[in-house]
Amino acid sequence: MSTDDIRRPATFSTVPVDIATDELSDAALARRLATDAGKLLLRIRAELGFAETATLRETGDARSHQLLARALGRHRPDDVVLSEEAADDPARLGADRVWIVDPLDGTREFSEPGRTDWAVHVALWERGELTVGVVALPALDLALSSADPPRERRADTTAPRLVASRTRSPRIVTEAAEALSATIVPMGSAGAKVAAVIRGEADIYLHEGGQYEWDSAAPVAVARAAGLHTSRLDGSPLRYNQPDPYLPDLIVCDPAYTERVLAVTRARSVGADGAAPA
Ligand SMILES: Nc1ncnc2c1ncn2[C@@H]1O[C@H](COP(=O)(O)O)[C@@H](OP(=O)(O)O)[C@H]1O
Ligand SMILES: [Mg+2]
Repeated sequence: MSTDDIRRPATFSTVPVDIATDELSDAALARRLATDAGKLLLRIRAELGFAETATLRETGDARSHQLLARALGRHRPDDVVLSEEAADDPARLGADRVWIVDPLDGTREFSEPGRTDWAVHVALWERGELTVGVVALPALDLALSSADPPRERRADTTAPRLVASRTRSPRIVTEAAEALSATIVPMGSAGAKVAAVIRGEADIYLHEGGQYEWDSAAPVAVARAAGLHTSRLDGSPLRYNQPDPYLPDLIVCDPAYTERVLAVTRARSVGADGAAPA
């Protein structure tokens, strides 16, 4: 059965676990699952509509998680899954392979008509490193993969475009925009924002004040493969499959901006809540 065969109006009860994916590489499997979860989310959006926001968000989060978790359980039964939508499995800390997934990143934007800034994230962490990442942007019919990253960035570095949360833009964003003479581009979803930098629609993504590993693992894997700079605001590496999956801040930028961005973000100490130093 194909994952495209799951058109079950209203109930969405069938989960596509019978796809012939056992022979696929990890990267191909990640792309397939992120794409299929995205198609499911598009159907849920179309069939439920936008009147009941909470129901739409909950259904999207839950059904996308169910699709990913069941498919990974079936096709990679020895691996552990860390998902925003499931209890943390302590087995991941002793595992060699952990899939880090955000079944619906940008849940808020998913529930607003016409918005395309929401994503499905599927990443694989192996023995200390992210080795695979796929960010699907279902409403744009796109899936960006670490196996085949786009490299469409622009060379002009005089007027950077700084993409940031449209609903929780942290203080560092206004500080950096001022220091770098950057234009702020508000957007939902960490995956959509990183995708905008990867695709050359923005130059810098900054965040602080709260995020979890699933918000950035797949986007960062693709960004690294595309040759972008990725780090914490203090310049230290972003590390995944940590005991506490809270990973509150990050920089993803074109390497042309790395020095200038780090000069701003390192200039002050940053609290986990994004507060400026006392
Ligand atoms: N201060 C914060 N604390 C926890 N999570 C945050 C956060 N700011 C952003 N995020 C998460 O990061 C993702 C992108 O957020 P934003 O669109 O505001 O940039 C969202 O993921 P989810 O949609 O998967 O929950 C959001 O919940
Ligand atoms: Mg998220």
